[in-house]
Amino acid sequence: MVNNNINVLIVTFPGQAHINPALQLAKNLAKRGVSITFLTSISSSSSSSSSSSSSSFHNLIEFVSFSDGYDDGWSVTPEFISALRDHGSKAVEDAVAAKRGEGRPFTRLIYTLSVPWAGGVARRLGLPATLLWIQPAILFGVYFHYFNSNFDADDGGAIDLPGLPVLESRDLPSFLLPSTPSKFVLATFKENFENLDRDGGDRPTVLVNSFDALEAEALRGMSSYCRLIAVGPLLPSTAYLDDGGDDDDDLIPTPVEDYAEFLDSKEEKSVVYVAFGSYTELSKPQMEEIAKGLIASAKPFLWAIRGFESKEKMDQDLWEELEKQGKIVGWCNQVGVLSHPCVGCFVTHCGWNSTLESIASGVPMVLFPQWSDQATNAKLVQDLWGTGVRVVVPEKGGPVEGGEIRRCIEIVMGGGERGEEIRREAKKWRDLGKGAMKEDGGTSHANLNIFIHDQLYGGEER
Ligand SMILES: O=c1ccn([C@@H]2O[C@H](COP(=O)(O)OP(=O)(O)O[C@H]3O[C@H](CO)[C@@H](O)[C@H](O)[C@H]3O)[C@@H](O)[C@H]2O)c(=O)[nH]1
Repeated sequence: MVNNNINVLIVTFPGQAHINPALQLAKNLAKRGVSITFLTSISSSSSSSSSSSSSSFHNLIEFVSFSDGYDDGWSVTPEFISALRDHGSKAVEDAVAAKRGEGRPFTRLIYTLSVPWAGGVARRLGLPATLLWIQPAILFGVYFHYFNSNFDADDGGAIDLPGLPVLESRDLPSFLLPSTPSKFVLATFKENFENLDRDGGDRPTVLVNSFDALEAEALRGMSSYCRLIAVGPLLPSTAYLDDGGDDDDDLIPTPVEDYAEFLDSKEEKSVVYVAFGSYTELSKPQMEEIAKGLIASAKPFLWAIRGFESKEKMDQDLWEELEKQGKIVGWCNQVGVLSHPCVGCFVTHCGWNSTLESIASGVPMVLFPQWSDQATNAKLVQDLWGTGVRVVVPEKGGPVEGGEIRRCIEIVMGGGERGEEIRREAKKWRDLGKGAMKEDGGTSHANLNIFIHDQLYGGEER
């Protein structure tokens, strides 16, 4: 039912990994009649298409952008984070004032985890705010315990936190390790926990891009402190759903290369898909080892390499050899690729979106974490959900060798007992992930309705 009195402001960090789940949440709210203003910086949309959609709910989403001073691109530096905060805070104030001026004030602000200042601005303006946590609920627990009990991530021992699997230091988010060069990012994470809005009650509410069956214990484990509401999988495309969903692509880069024919020509579950998300830049030696691993596996592959046109990323002979066996693209519709029947394995850096997309599509993974939450995600996929194999990093340092990458691909796609078990688990979690989004009895569908009822309509019947 459409109720024009309910306006929500969604504020997101301008990275694809943040826009994707936030936009899907916006759509899911709009489908339920909530009007959305979607605010992010210009740099996020410069590479995106501006599509028009015929979906009726789409008219309820208004896109607003501001300049953070990095309109042509950014990287995660203290200077960028600070500029985004300064310009973003002003943009939030302006957006709130504009809607108040129109007599249609926002009911609530929702923000993703790298823009906690948006929650602070909202509170100052008397607007309730909710964090959208776009990593697993388990990671919320890890950070919560780190900031509140200050467990020692430096001592190299195992960490056994209530309701969480035992984590070795190699499984912890990289920002907690003494060796991290990104301590300033940790300060942003901490601000999330300081800024949580209690809505006048004793527990803050946090939306999580996960689903109940996947993280039941972690979602419940925080309940004395915080109400975690799982509303995922929030994926940038609904191609993984049985009915194909209602895709459109605002703010999502459009693939320029055509790879559909390549995928269509391959046998079921025969293709290895390789991608490392929207930030990670691998070293040239590491790129070459992955190339060698793919060649040794002798399997067709699709590899998404940002900026691949420069061809400086690896030795040219190796590149030419690779191109005889598979296809290299700069960007693809990842959920569309993972939903294609020919894809049998995802070599991933374990960003949470990629991980959840793979889970929801039932594709087993070769886990190759790089930084942030990725090592923890890899641990969960291998040991808790059982849908992947983690590469072994050489003790002496240096790149993971091609032989190791081939070994992992062969386990995941091969005929052995472990591969069969992994594929069985992948199918199980796919069904549970899809099930969570079903209008008829899906837990995430129901959870979002509860959030709307409690937090947007103040518990009143519509
Ligand atoms: O060719 C490509 C490559 C990526 N994607 C999409 O880009 C997103 C990438 O997100 P993610 O897998 O989370 O990786 P990062 O971009 O690296 O995400 C950052 O943000 C995430 C959420 O906080 C963290 O989990 C990661 O560790 C962090 O690196 C996903 O939705 C992909 O579908 C495409 O559509 N096409």
